[in-house]
Amino acid sequence: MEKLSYKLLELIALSLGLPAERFSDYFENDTSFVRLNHYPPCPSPELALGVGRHKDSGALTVLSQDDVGGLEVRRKDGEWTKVKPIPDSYIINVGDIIQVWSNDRYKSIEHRVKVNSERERFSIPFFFNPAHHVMVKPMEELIDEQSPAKYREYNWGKFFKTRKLSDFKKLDVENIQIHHFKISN
Ligand SMILES: O=C(O)CCC(=O)C(=O)O
Ligand SMILES: [Fe+2]
Repeated sequence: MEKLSYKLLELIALSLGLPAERFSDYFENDTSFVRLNHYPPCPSPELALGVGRHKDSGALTVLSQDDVGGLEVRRKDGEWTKVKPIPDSYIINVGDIIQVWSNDRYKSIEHRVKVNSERERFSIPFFFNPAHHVMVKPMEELIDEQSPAKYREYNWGKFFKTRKLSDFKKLDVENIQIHHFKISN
């Protein structure tokens, strides 16, 4: 999954007109991790969500899932749409960091997981994240007078920690989001 993530990162860099290795240095001492998700069957799936709506905060997510399904992504028009499991394939999410690096040319998509009334579900996401100290900001090469930077820079480690605090402890604070760093021109 890590190898695949590096490859995808190279392709994303090339697609933005940047050198393939442009993002590589940010991943020295990376903070990537794997999560093992188990969603037990739920008798009232309409009353509970497996994972509430959110965007992945890192660079990329490589997700392996079984054939049960339940993952949904939010389309531009606001409708939730199911992501059908395809055997022997990964689902790739672009995370918030790629959105900022690309100055909004790539978008991090909102998603959630619905539970199933009969079957348990397993999923294994690999979160590909840069080093703790990395300051995230739009790539200088993508910025000029016509397309100015859309985000102020922020520290990845601090962002991630703040996200976790508001995510899991349900503190009475809004979840930190990249739009908090948006520059209004
Ligand atoms: O279980 C899934 O399909 C996705 C889980 C997820 O979105 C996450 O852990 O960030
Ligand atoms: Fe996610």
